[in-house]
Amino acid sequence: MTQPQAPEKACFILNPKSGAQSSINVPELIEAYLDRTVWEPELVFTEHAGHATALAKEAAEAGARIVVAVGGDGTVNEVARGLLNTSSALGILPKGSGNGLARHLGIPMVLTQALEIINQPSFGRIDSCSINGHPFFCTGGIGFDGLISSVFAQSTKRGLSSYIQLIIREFRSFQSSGATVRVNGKELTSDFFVMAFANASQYGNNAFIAPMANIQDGFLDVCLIRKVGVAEAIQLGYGLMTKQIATSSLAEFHTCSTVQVNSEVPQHFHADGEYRGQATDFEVQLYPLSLEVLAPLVN
Ligand SMILES: Nc1ncnc2c1ncn2[C@@H]1O[C@H](COP(=O)(O)OP(=O)(O)OP(=O)(O)O)[C@@H](O)[C@H]1O
Repeated sequence: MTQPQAPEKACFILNPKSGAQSSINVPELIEAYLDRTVWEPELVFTEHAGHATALAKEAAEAGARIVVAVGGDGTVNEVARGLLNTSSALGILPKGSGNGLARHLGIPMVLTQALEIINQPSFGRIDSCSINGHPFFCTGGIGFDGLISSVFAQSTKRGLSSYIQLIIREFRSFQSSGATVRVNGKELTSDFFVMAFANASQYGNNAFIAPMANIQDGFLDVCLIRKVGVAEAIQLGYGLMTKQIATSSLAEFHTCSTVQVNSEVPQHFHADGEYRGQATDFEVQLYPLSLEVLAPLVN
């Protein structure tokens, strides 16, 4: 007779600040829906930005089989970077504003359904990336999306509508800057509005910057958008939300495992929507299958 397997350790790292205000009580949901025959849970709350990385490392060292980020892409980023080179897998309970990586991996946005995925775990490995040494798992970017991440970081408002309002406000004063992108032996010099690096296909909220991106293929999808006017920006926005950006004449795509950018002036940049500062020189790199995840769309 085969013995039932003992439950394995699952550490849930909860960011109380992520997402729009909601009345959902995640500890109660975990208590009610997590299968205790599969998982022995531990719940910890982050106390400040950056805390989730240390908590994830501690959980991995303590033998957690999975470390679940309960939050948005910022929290996922912090947890995932703590799990690189460990034997713990990343899980996600999407509770952020955008939830780009969770959406890409097919994790349901309804938390009870996301818990069902955790109850019947299926594991796989995904690529990870870095921009100037800052890890990212979903998208990184320089230019307008870098600026938006910087303004959003200072805003107390969360949710899609505040995000769109902010984009419209900032677009009016944004100046595209000259830069040279070195990719696959080519040098492309222009005034770029956005230089986006996609490991996953979307920024979050189903805004698809690289609809064809495959997170397990060992390649980054680079999307370059040159200086645009208002009408073109609206077209791009429509392309993002309808998965049609890849066929737009306004966007140029390259697949590669490394890319360099040299800008004439310092530019804002982000990793998974988290603002990482300004720089003139950038190195973006992909690390194949470097993170184990618990998700339906990987194997
Ligand atoms: N206890 C905390 N207090 C304040 N900020 C925190 C705390 N824990 C984490 N953070 C920060 O909260 C920020 C937002 O988190 P997160 O990205 O998960 O949510 P979001 O922005 O609503 O979602 P998304 O990135 O999917 O749009 C991150 O920058 C993270 O570092």
